[in-house]
Amino acid sequence: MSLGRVLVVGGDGQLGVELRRRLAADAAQVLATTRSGRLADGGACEALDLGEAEAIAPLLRRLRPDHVVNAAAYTAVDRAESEPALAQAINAVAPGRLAQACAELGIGLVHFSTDYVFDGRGQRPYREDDATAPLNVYGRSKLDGERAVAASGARHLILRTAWVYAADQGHNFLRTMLRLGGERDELRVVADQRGSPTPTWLLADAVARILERGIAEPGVRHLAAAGETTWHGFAEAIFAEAVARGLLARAPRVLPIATAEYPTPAQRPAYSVLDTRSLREEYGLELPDWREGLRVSLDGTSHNG
Ligand SMILES: NC(=O)C1=CN([C@@H]2O[C@H](COP(=O)(O)OP(=O)(O)OC[C@H]3O[C@@H](n4cnc5c(N)ncnc54)[C@H](OP(=O)(O)O)[C@@H]3O)[C@@H](O)[C@H]2O)C=CC1
Ligand SMILES: Cc1cn([C@H]2C[C@H](O)[C@@H](COP(=O)(O)OP(=O)(O)O[C@H]3O[C@@H](C)C(=O)[C@@H](O)[C@H]3O)O2)c(=O)[nH]c1=O
Repeated sequence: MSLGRVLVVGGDGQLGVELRRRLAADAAQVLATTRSGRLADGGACEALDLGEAEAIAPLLRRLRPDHVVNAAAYTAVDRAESEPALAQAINAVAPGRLAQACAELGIGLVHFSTDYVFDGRGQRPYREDDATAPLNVYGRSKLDGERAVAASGARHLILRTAWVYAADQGHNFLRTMLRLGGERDELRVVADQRGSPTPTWLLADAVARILERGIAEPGVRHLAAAGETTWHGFAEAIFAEAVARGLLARAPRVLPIATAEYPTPAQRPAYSVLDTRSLREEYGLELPDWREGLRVSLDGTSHNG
C-alpha cells in the first residue's frame, strides 16, 4: 500500500535523511524541506526556515501532502541554554504552526519529542502519562512543542525518543566517540545517566509502519530501542563493536565518571528510559535491544527492513 505523498520537514537532519531513505520505498512521493532549499547530496527540495513560522501554512497549502513528518528541531542541548528564544521558536512555536496548518488541511502529522522532558528522578521506565519536568531549555522547548501540537486539533502522533544516532551521518554520540577514540588513548564518560541509545533506522522503520496503519488515536507515544545503558556503557559497546569490525585499530580506555566531573551548561536527566509498550502493542512493533541496534548500525545492513 502506498503511503501517498509524505513531506519530511528537516530533511537533512540525521533522522530526516533516514526518513527520506526509508519512506522512498513505500511512499508515492517523498518531499522534503531544508532551510536552504537544497539537500546536502545536491538534490533540490523546498526551502523552509522554521524561524519564519508564517511561511509554514502557505507551503503546506501549496504542497498538500498526505502526511507530514517533522524531523527538524533545535537539538544543541548545551547551546540552547544561551539561545532560549531560538530553541523556543524552532521547537515550540514552529511545531504549533505546522500542526495548525495540518489540522486546517486534514494532513496527518508525526512529530518527534525527547526523553529530556523528564527530570530523571524516575525509578522505572517512563510512561507517556508520567509527570514531565524538564531540567534544561531544550527539554522545556520540546515540551512546549508537544503541547502546541496536541492543542492544534491535527491528527497527530508525538513520538518521544532518546539518545538518537546514525552511524553514517549527523552529529551524535556514536560518531563523536569514534572520532575521539581515533585521536586519544583515554576518554572520560559519564556513568550515572541511564537511557536507551536509538538508531535512526529504527525510528524510520516505525514511522513507515505508523503511516501504513494510520494514526487512529492522537497523542504522545514513547519510541526507543529496548534495554538501557549509561553513556559510559554505550561508549564501551561502541568501541568493542568498532574494533571487532576493524573500524578502529584499538579501543581507548573509557573511564567511568560522575556527571559532576563532566560539567556542561545544560543539566541532563539521570534516568530517562522510556516505556514503549503502548506504541509496540498499538502498531505491532518489535523494537530491538539497543546493543543489537548498534550492531546493525555499524554493519550498515538491514537498514531498510
Ligand atoms: N538527537 C537526539 O539524540 C534526539 C533527538 N530527538 C528529536 O528527534 C528529532 C530529530 O532529531 P535529529 O535528527 O537528531 O536532529 P538533527 O539536529 O540531526 O537535525 C535537525 C534538523 O533541524 C533543522 N533545523 C534546525 N533549525 C532549523 C530552522 N530554523 N529551520 C529549518 N530547519 C531547521 C536542522 O537544519 P540545519 O542543519 O540547517 O540547522 C537539521 O537538519 C528532533 O525532534 C529531536 O528533538 C529526540 C531525542 C533524542
Ligand atoms: C563527548 C562526551 C560526552 N560526555 C557526556 C556528556 C553528556 O552527559 C553525555 C551525552 O552527551 P551528548 O552531548 O553527546 O548528548 P546530548 O546532547 O545530551 O544528547 C541528547 O540530545 C538531545 C537532542 C536529546 O533529545 C537526548 O535524547 C539526548 O540524545 O555524555 C562524556 O561524559 N564524555 C565525553 O567525552
